[in-house]
Amino acid sequence: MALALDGVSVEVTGATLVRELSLTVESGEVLGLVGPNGSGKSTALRCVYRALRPTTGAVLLDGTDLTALSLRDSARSVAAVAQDNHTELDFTVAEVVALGRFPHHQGGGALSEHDRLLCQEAMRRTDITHLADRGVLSLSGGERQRVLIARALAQQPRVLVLDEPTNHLDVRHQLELLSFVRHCGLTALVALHDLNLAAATCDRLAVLCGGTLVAIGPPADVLTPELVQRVFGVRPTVVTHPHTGVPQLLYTLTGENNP
Ligand SMILES: Nc1ncnc2c1ncn2[C@@H]1O[C@H](COP(=O)(O)OP(=O)(O)OP(=O)(O)O)[C@@H](O)[C@H]1O
Repeated sequence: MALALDGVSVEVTGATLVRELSLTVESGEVLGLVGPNGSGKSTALRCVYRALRPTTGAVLLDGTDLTALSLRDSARSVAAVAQDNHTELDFTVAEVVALGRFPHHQGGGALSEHDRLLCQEAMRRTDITHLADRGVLSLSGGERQRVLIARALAQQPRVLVLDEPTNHLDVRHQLELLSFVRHCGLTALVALHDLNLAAATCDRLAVLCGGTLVAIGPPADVLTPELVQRVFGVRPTVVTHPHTGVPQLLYTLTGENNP
């Protein structure tokens, strides 16, 4: 097992945002975290990349509590792309990607040839090589998102934590990114809103509702009409993708407003 959340709860000013969340992500597995707005996905991920400390419980990497590691050591193992990373600093794309190498250098210093090759490979993987010398502030939302993902890959982590990584991406880049994540051998915990994309690209899905884990398992087992209706408040028809065999959902609204 690579990553485990063991009874993680997060309480803020009397409100419980995540409640006793326990799950494991096996080595090389992609676990999709899905759930309605405000269900606690980002809060759970923030505990994994140490932007937040669980009120109770722990995040374990191969059995070691992450909080026992220095921030630099955990950054060598866990790379994250948070939701809506904003920056005011107009670094070039190549400079932002190179920041991914920082946890591997004691006290900074120039990039080695090995570092440069890793950064180039990360930029190639995310289709941003042609943008290397552009300032990040001049990029489109999708291009900027791909730069942040390249930075995370350049970090050479064992675990990737991605919070809505397909935000701003066009459909080809959405599929390319998640299919790369699926096949790159890294352990990944990925929050996604698009259930069809999640079903197509994740090994298993974990469903959060009101901060509580309500289902976990292979997409076909988890995305039942009953669960989707109960958790997301829409009425789904589940169809099997004719080429890939994965379940895909067609939605209608429930309730009185539904024609
Ligand atoms: N610091 C905070 N203080 C109070 N409430 C907070 C705080 N941070 C988050 N919340 C609340 O916790 C709940 C869970 O938020 P979180 O961002 O984890 O949800 P999410 O599932 O990622 O949502 P979304 O799909 O909208 O991104 C939300 O209701 C949010 O308003």
